[in-house]
Amino acid sequence: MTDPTQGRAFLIVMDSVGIGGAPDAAGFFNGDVPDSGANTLAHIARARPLAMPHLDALGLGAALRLASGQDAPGLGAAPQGLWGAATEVSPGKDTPSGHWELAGVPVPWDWHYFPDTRPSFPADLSRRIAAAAGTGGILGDEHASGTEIIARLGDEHLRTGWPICYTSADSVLQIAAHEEAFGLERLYSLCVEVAAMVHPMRVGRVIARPFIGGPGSFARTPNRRDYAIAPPGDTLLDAAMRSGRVTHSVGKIGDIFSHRGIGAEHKGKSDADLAAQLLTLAETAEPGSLTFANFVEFDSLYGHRRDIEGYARALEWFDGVAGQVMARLRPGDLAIFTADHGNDPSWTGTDHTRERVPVLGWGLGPRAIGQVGFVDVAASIAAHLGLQPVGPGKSFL
Ligand SMILES: O=P(O)(O)O[C@H]1O[C@H](CO)[C@@H](O)[C@H]1O
Ligand SMILES: [Mn+2]
Ligand SMILES: [Mn+2]
Repeated sequence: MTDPTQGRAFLIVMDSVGIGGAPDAAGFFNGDVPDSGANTLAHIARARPLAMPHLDALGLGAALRLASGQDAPGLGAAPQGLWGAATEVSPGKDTPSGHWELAGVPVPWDWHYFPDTRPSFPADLSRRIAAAAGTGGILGDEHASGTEIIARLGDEHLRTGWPICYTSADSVLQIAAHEEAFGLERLYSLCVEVAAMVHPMRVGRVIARPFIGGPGSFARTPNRRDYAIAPPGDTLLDAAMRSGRVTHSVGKIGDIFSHRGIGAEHKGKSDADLAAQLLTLAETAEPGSLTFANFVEFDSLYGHRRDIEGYARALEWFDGVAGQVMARLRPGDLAIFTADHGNDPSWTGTDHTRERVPVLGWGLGPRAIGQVGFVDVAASIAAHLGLQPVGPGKSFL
């Protein structure tokens, strides 16, 4: 780049689109089964060939082969973009760990996970949650899938008014409550109070999971809200903002970074909504700005639900979006498409899988960057934007 004040950067996270090969996968689990061999992209493509011409032209199939030695039916064109595979070092395979590390801040602590027992939460914490909610107790208090637990306990929730509290293999405490009967604002303020109780324990997030409907037809609404611990160091977003750059968050990026270093937040009810906003930003984002986007539905709608065909369709749809984004970029811009962890829909369980992720770049011509670290993404974008170095990574530009 010749003029660091003009070129823009777009960091686009395809949530959970892993490509296998994580060297420490054996230390991560779905239930009792280690994640060794999990490979989100390869296993989807093996179930049914993927047509992803735009991302594959950058080097998606090549990155998959580099990360894990796997070939994917439908992918594997000769790369014309910047391409490589990134390995995570943070001790968690969760969304904040992945995003923070991509932004230059590996997680320096072990997250607190609630045990897969019933009850799962310490009795004192459950009491304090109920007191904050003004209810006689809480429902759930266990590991669960969010759609399953509202189907099972939604009824009792309406009868008692008690919030449904559950967790998973992630460091989370999720609270599901009926949007109308319990109240959306009341649920949000409860989550704020509970976040203050559990963040000091190193529980990564409290998540509000509002739902609507009646017995037999309970359904979650798009009004999910995440209350995350703030990143434990200076991120790419902080550095951009400190240098007077405009930063745009698309989707849940603002939530993941506890709204730090975020200029404008662009939220949406669906990934289709977010795609429209990203396309607008590709045309209108300011010179020298950073746009950081997360597309969550791969993970939330298909990975956790182990829906291979749904995931495949989402990948092909997103590839079209990526093509439209690239068509709107300008000379001097850099766009990086990557992911935060895996969530292999062919795997056992319902949790994320520890995997490497693709790093695909538009704007610098063909360039093989090989195996890199998540933190190198932040270092490279900082270099591209002409910012002070960010984090312990090394720029691959
Ligand atoms: O089953 P649901 O409620 O979608 O929960 C999933 O969403 C959480 C946050 O992404 C994960 O921890 C996983 O448990
Ligand atoms: Mn994620
Ligand atoms: Mn997830």
